[in-house]
Amino acid sequence: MHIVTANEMYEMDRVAMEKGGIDGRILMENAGRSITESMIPLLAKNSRILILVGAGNNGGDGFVIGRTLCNQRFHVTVLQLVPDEKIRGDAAYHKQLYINFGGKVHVDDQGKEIAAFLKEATVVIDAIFGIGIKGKLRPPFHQIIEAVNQSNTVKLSVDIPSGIPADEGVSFDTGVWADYTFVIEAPKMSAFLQHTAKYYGKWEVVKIGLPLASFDQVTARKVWTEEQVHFTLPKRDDYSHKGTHGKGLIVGGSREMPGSIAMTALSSLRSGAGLVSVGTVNEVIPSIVSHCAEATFIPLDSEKGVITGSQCLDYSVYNAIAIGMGMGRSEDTAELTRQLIKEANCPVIVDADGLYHISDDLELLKQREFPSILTPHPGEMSRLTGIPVKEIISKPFRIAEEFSKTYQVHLILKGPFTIVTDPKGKQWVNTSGNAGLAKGGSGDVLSGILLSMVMQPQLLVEALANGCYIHGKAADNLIVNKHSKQDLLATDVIQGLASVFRTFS
Ligand SMILES: NC(=O)C1=CN([C@@H]2O[C@H](COP(=O)(O)OP(=O)(O)OC[C@H]3O[C@@H](n4cnc5c(N)ncnc54)[C@H](OP(=O)(O)O)[C@@H]3O)[C@@H](O)[C@H]2O)[C@@H](O)CC1
Ligand SMILES: Nc1ncnc2c1ncn2[C@@H]1O[C@H](COP(=O)(O)OP(=O)(O)O)[C@@H](O)[C@H]1O
Ligand SMILES: [K+]
Repeated sequence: MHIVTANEMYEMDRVAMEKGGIDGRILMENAGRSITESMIPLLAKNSRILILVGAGNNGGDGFVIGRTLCNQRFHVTVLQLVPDEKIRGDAAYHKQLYINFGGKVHVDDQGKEIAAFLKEATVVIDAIFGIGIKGKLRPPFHQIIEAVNQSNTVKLSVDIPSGIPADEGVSFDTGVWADYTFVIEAPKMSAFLQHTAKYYGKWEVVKIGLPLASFDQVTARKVWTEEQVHFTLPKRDDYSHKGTHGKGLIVGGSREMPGSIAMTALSSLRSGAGLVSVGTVNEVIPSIVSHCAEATFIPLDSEKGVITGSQCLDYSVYNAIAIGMGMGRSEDTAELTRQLIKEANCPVIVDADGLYHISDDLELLKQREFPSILTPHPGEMSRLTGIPVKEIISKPFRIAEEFSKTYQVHLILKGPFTIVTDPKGKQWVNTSGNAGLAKGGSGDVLSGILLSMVMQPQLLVEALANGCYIHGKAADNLIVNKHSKQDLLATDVIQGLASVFRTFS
């Protein structure tokens, strides 16, 4: 499933019309029809349906929905929120069809009657604005949207909740808090931004007949779906031995944070790694062993409970390395981190304090011949880039793309919608996971899963996207069966991995 900006959607529209020869009025008909079909299970025969239409093609979709519902004897009222002369082109054509079929249009371009109409309605179909919204809402739309939000109705949005921009990095006034959104052809970026996603409610994609193959030329952004996990996650070979599944090294830990690296080691083993070695300070080894007896250990030089200096480690025997979890921020530790990144001839995952240590020396990533995988949350991404957290959250796709291309890394920008970006800028968004993961330790578990995944026979981006999916899905299963978002702990997520791997084996 592709993810689009407004311009990419308009480009798809252009391709369909100019190259595919399909008429815009047919696309609008298809949109309205498909949306109606998807909406009907949410409607009752006695629902009092109010369709709010604006000036653009989103409003045009509203007229098609109105005609289709009227034709099926639903009780429909269309309230047009702009003067007649504003309804043009394909929307005007479909308005006329709606009228020809016996539909009535009430015009209220001042927002004076909205309250009365809302009072009579049980369902609102929001076809006020689609992806064409620009700038601040002009009066009376702010007041109209607020009235819709305060009404005691079920709110069904067409394509996008009105008022919400399609793209990242765009400020907005207010938007319809939809219960459901019927997204045309491809979800827009704002469905994956934490400040706008909540306006969508539940959403689903409806197809209107755009040429599917053209999406790949128009956008390099996709959702990583369960179907893709089924398709790409390697099955364990019945005749394999431990070497087949990779030997991973985990470097990190300190006296103050022995738990993180224990979780990384255990989650890596629970995700299928053949062998896991942990390089850490001597004094924390017994506590890690008590959680993870299967790991082997490399005691590293340390001082006051933190890893020190550059030391001789033979990286050549490992298939992948993860560094940084619970490592602390001493300058001595930084030296080891940089040395490892320079010398390791295998994929290296850099997380947590490892990211801190390289934030002033990102150029060294460009010199690596083997893949570098960085796993920042927005705070760590802010330190890596110097961009404020608020801006990172507001336009994560663009910032992640620029960073990955500049430093030639695979970037996993974590959050409610984790984005995996490859060095060419291609992106995949993970949609599993829940707020139970918003707790210390979740990232350490993810690093372990990723370490294991990159050592299994699958493409690197697939390994990373699958790792993020599995991590989130374990948490999703756990809050259904055994835990809640409140009590879920990172260690529970490790236990929950079994339920996910069983589904895919
Ligand atoms: N292939 C597809 O994708 C298909 C897409 N389709 C549908 O088309 C939709 C996109 O249509 P669109 O381009 O006409 O934009 P849309 O949002 O309906 O209208 C914009 C209108 O809003 C107004 N306006 C803007 N900003 C404003 C503000 N701040 N405050 C107040 N008013 C403001 C602006 O008015 P103006 O500034 O021009 O006076 C303009 O008239 C898309 O989401 C989907 O539903 C389907 O029909 C079929 C195929
Ligand atoms: N609200 C949420 N919904 C879904 N996933 C979340 C949410 N909050 C956090 N996560 C996930 O949990 C992990 C947290 O990682 P991180 O912030 O590095 O944690 P820590 O450093 O404390 O271990 C990431 O994989 C992130 O995607
Ligand atoms: K809408």
